[in-house]
Amino acid sequence: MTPIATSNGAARGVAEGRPRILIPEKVSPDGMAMLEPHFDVDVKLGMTPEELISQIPGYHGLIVRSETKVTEEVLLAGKKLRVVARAGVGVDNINVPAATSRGIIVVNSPSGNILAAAEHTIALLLATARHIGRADGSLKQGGWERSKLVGIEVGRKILGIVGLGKVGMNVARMAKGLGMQVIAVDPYANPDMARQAGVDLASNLKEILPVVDFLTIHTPLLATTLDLVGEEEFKLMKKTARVLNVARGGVYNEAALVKALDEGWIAGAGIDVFTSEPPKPDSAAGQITKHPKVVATPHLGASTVEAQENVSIDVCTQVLEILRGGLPTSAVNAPIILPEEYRKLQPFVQLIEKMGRLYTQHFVRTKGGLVGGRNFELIYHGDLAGMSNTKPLYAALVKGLVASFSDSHVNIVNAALIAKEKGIKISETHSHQPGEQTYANLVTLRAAHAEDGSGEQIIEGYASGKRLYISKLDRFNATFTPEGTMIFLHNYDEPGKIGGVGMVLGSHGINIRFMQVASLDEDSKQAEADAMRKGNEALMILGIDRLVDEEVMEGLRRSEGVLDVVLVQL
Ligand SMILES: NC(=O)c1ccc[n+]([C@@H]2O[C@H](COP(=O)([O-])OP(=O)(O)OC[C@H]3O[C@@H](n4cnc5c(N)ncnc54)[C@H](O)[C@@H]3O)[C@@H](O)[C@H]2O)c1
Ligand SMILES: O=C(O)[C@H](O)COP(=O)(O)O
Repeated sequence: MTPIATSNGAARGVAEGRPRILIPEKVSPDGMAMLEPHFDVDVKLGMTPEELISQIPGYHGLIVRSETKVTEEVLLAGKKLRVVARAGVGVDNINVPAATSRGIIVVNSPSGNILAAAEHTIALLLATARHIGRADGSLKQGGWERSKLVGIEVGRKILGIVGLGKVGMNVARMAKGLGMQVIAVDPYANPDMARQAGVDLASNLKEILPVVDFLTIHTPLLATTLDLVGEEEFKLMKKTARVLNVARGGVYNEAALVKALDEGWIAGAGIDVFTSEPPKPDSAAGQITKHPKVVATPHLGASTVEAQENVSIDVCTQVLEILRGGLPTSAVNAPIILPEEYRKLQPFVQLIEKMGRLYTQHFVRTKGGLVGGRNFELIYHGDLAGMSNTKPLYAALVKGLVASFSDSHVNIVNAALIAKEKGIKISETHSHQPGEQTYANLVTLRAAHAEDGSGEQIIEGYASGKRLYISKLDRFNATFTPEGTMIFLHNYDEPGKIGGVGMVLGSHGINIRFMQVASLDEDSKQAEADAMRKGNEALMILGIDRLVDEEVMEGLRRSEGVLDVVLVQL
């Protein structure tokens, strides 16, 4: 990857005249006032994509919100572009990989509009409870429909929150202030922070759907959160329940939401975001905006004077810093390490990021392990133990741990802040055991409950040149390269197991790239023998050529002697 931010950023600064900044959306003037003494700032609203492509070649910086699509075509045309700044949280409207490959740094404001989004969620919660949208509309049409608009109180009602992150946690606190009971689903949340906020953590979505009076989702839009709530989930809810979306269009399946409202599976919805914005009239999103049971707003979650001041000042400060050759505070695509460290540390940065991803996807699924509120220990062996600067390795672990459930963009500048935000505690140990029998440059990742250190989970790995290997996963000794799509099948070590698994996968046309059977480590074998348990456990590790659906996973889980099956993407 082309290093973006260099320590001698000035060399990549802007050679000719005053740099020029283009702002094609409404951004608060407070931040712009910081830029105008140093740069030529042009605000050009309402441009078409073609007009943006024709204008961008003359600019060094571009500041957008969520409406401007910063496509690869725009970035290719931006011959002088050094920075694209998102005055907000979500960067789904920016082709970040294309920016990275062209050495253009992307920054955002991860926290500037969080309170605004939380308050808008509460506004929609109350509006759906008291039919505010229909009441206002009918009055404006000359009506006086008091008997048809009897609402419900929210006090003592149950609010379900999916995603207890920055926005979700603020919504929880506000709802508690309204006298609501709050239950949340977030496998990565920090249990201590939830408990302190009076929020009960549930283990999965289907557990809370039948009991909540209101449901609100505050997750990023990821492959794992797209269509999180569909017809099956809506049918589980109370007919009096209301749903809210101030996160991203698509976390509720929009066609299913229209059907749930039409069929009376739920009573109402408060929706601020849509899969296409503005919604096309004949789309499901368009039907939602017109539905009588919906209170809809045009992506206003961050549209307050205060939030826009916050995000504008935040990103303009970073633009100023970058164009002066400095490093930003909230870079979306800055490298974990700077060029000079690249050669030596890069293999271990990649290895430890993979270990973090493997932990989150494997242990959270099999052991109900949490990320927030756990103590992680990174133990460096061999030559690594002598490294003084291990900040890139710390940042790589934070990035790997959060990558599966958040769109936070971790880099060496913000890693410690994001870890604190997620309640992730990481200690680093340099192991200088004399004569230690270990792979050169071995890394051990231990995770345990923060309170009592119980429930320890271990992953070990090492790098050989540019090749990365995992050498231990939980209680099993294994040597495999952590890459691509993988299945981990925990089973009793009996004859015919391999054939059975091959049959299930083969019958679904899934090609096995490699397979390995990992055995228990010596301590665990002894424990099995002491416990006189039948048959040793084993861990079958398969690399496959593509993602598999739930039907295949269930087929594997139903195989004789299988204890658990996990699908992982690394
Ligand atoms: N409508 C608006 O104007 C507006 C304003 C601000 C933020 N947002 C959006 O709100 C969303 C949340 O923002 P944030 O800053 O709170 O993000 P965040 O990263 O702080 O929190 C997201 C939370 O979701 C959790 N999560 C991820 N996948 C999950 C899953 N499958 N099940 C349960 N929990 C899961 C994560 O663990 C994390 O705690 C983002 O999409 C952001 O773009 C919208
Ligand atoms: O991701 C965000 O910050 C919000 O969706 C706000 O988007 P906006 O800047 O277009 O209001």
